[in-house]
Amino acid sequence: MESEKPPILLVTGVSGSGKTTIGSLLAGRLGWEYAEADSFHPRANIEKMAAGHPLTDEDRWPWLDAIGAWIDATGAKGRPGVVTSSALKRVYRDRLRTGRPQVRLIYLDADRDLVARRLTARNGHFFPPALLDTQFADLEPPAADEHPVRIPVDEDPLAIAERLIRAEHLEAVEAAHDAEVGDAAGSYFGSDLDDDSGSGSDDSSFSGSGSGAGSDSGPASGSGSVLGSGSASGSSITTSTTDKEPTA
Ligand SMILES: Nc1ncnc2c1ncn2[C@@H]1O[C@H](COP(=O)(O)OP(=O)(O)OP(=O)(O)O)[C@@H](O)[C@H]1O
Ligand SMILES: O=C(O)[C@H](O)[C@@H](O)[C@H](O)[C@H](O)CO
Repeated sequence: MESEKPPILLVTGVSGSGKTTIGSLLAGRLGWEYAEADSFHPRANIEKMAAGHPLTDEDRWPWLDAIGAWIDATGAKGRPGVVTSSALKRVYRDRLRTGRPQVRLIYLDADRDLVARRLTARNGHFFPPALLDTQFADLEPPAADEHPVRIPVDEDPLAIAERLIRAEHLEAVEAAHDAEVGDAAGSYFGSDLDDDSGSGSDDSSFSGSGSGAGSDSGPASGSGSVLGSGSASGSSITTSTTDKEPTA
């Protein structure tokens, strides 16, 4: 049997949802490999966005394939990793995930007005806040069968990262347990991570097995895992990449 590749967390969401902030916190804290979506864009894409034009599907395919190549290279090294990508549409996520069952989808669920404020306050980034509405126009929030971990972004980044890390640890503990007791059905990830309900329903997982292209889709809300507000764990994260939250 082919050995299972270490996990890759794919952190998605519209521009300004906090992918870089959360993704880098996660990777730093976990000690995993990290790559930032924008570093894979061809120069022409960056220039196009900086000039105020949204990308098209055609612009995005090579970028997505470069991210896919990073995922493959990281897996080939036997390393776990975190990579960001807006991955706004289902077909983009399928492109990244098909044949890569180790990829777990994190969806930063961002309110438009909150993100607009954050983008306006953000300095030194090529992406113009005026393009935000084009991001929401393209956005297809992950469907239930993509097994997203959906997390709202209205909390402090440290709390969000902590919540995700705690979920990751739960998964690792469960995987180790399953390996010990020989539970083949357990897959690498399968625990209920829904802090809100605490119900233990089994539709929630960090990624779940069988994710990928070709299945039915449906609305994301209420599906997959939702890491809502509640008790953040007590362990400390000392890194901070946070800007002050802009006020309305
Ligand atoms: N949870 C949060 N609370 C407050 N501010 C945040 C939070 N997450 C991100 N920010 C701030 O919002 C801005 C956008 O965040 P970030 O650059 O991480 O988003 P992004 O999704 O990576 O954007 P892009 O796709 O354009 O690169 C930054 O100034 C960041 O410091
Ligand atoms: O698919 C896209 O439209 C792009 O990837 C954008 O999301 C930007 O790269 C990013 O948000 C700016 O950093």
